[in-house]
Amino acid sequence: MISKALTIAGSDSGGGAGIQADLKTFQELSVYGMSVLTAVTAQNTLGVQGVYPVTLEAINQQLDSIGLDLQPDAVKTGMLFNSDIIRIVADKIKYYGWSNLVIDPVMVAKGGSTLLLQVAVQSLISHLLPLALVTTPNIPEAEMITKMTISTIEERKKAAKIIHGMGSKYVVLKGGHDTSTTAVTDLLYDGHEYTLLESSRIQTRHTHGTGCTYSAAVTAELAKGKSVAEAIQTAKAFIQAAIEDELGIGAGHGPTNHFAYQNRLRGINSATNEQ
Ligand SMILES: Nc1ncnc2c1ncn2[C@@H]1O[C@H](COP(=O)(O)OP(=O)(O)O)[C@@H](O)[C@H]1O
Ligand SMILES: Cc1ncc(COP(=O)(O)OP(=O)(O)O)c(N)n1
Repeated sequence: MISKALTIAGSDSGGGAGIQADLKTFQELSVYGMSVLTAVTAQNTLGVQGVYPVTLEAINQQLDSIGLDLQPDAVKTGMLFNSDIIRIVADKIKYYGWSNLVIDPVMVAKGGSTLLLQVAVQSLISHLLPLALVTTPNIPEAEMITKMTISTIEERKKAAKIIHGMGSKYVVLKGGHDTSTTAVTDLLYDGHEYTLLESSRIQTRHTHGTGCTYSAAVTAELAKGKSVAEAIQTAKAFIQAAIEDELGIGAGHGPTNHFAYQNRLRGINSATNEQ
């Protein structure tokens, strides 16, 4: 039987982040994708032009439609925008007993637009983090959650430990925003050990949706029954390929290439789309 994954997130009209990035990633990793839309954004590679939260009634109904029929093997959350949405999502996750929950604590888009109201950060901590199997903050998100400044690896370790203490069984503190080195280092904490996951930093402006794509890949692999360590390893390879084989579309920060990982496995050249 096919594995099924659910994303609870916002729509990116430009297709590089949010629900669109998640569903593309699920599909590429051979997982059946489902979605609950929390907000509609008017967005492209130049930035976010508009944010429209979906009504609480519509969010509730979408969650029930999934819960009453299509049990997901893994679930991820992305843009949740406000405290009311967070509370509804957390309640339904508990009600339906959904496990393998990946929380991407999306707060601000790369261009600076707000995707989670600041007053809602505490709701995320109180209601969602205790349910998480894996939480995947970037550095600014980890700073918002822990209220600390993070510059060194030691500070990252401290922040990951605090987020673990908030209830998330595994924490991946992503290193994309630390541009001080030629490597990109993500830090994994499982409550016992810290593991550094290092890759070469790709010099490109086309990194729109990296966090969504990465956390969706983790979710897809968990849905297939992979361990957290295996899921994180595959997700890192998926995002590395997606950034490396850039599509180069749009006048601003373009999307990553969701075809790239599978293209490589199939021996297809991402530039020409030929074998
Ligand atoms: N320039 C880059 N080169 C290689 N990997 C990157 C680059 N930027 C981000 N990544 C990877 O993409 C994933 C998302 O990272 P990050 O940019 O920190 O998150 P977000 O998109 O949520 O801000 C991480 O696994 C990170 O290591
Ligand atoms: C609808 C929507 N959800 C999430 C994001 C943030 O995506 P992320 O992967 O963190 O990448 P950037 O937008 O920061 O490049 C988004 N922009 N829109």
